[in-house]
Amino acid sequence: MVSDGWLDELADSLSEKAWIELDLLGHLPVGLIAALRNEVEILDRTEAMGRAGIGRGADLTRDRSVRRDKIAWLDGYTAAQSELFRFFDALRVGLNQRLFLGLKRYEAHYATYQPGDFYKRHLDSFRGRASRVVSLVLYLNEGWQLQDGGELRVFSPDNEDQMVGLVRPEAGRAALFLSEDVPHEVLPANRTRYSIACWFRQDEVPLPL
Ligand SMILES: O=C(O)CCC(=O)C(=O)O
Ligand SMILES: [Fe+2]
Repeated sequence: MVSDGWLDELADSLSEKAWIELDLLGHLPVGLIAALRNEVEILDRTEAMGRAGIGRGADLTRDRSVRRDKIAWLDGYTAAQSELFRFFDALRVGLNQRLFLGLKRYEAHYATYQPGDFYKRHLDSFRGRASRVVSLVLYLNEGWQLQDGGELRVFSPDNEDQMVGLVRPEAGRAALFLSEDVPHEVLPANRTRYSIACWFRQDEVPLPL
């Protein structure tokens, strides 16, 4: 599942270009993506998802001109989430061994973007905070077509106007990148778009972003 050779590849890409697009289907238990999509569809239907904010605590703003998705945090209690958390931990330990990042923990949420929703260009962490260090976004959408839009647009760490990648949010695909370095944005989708965003953190105690 999470082999040493694969972890070597991820670590190399992160240190060379700060991001990588991945296919996780062969690295996750069979059926896990479908189980997670089932969960988020239920959460979405039962209105359990809340408006996403930007920042934390007193700094939290819900600016609809910046991001429009809805989120629900994962707690790892369901069978599917606990399998996913095992995978996240293998990744955390594997990246620590190779890149000495000292990643202590992770946090993850489901996100749903309704047609027209977007998330403007941003970084996931402010430089030097050592809070969110590595970001992983995992997509849950079967049969995502070109005309469905909703791509993750990735920009160069050295020039935020230079696009370096466009990731289609198809089930099992993922983007892994350095949270403080890689600007990215979510383009408006034409159908409901489900994902899980996970952040590996260096701090043990939650601090503001
Ligand atoms: O869903 C995506 O493709 C990226 C989401 C994102 O950038 C975020 O939640 O910070
Ligand atoms: Fe982001």
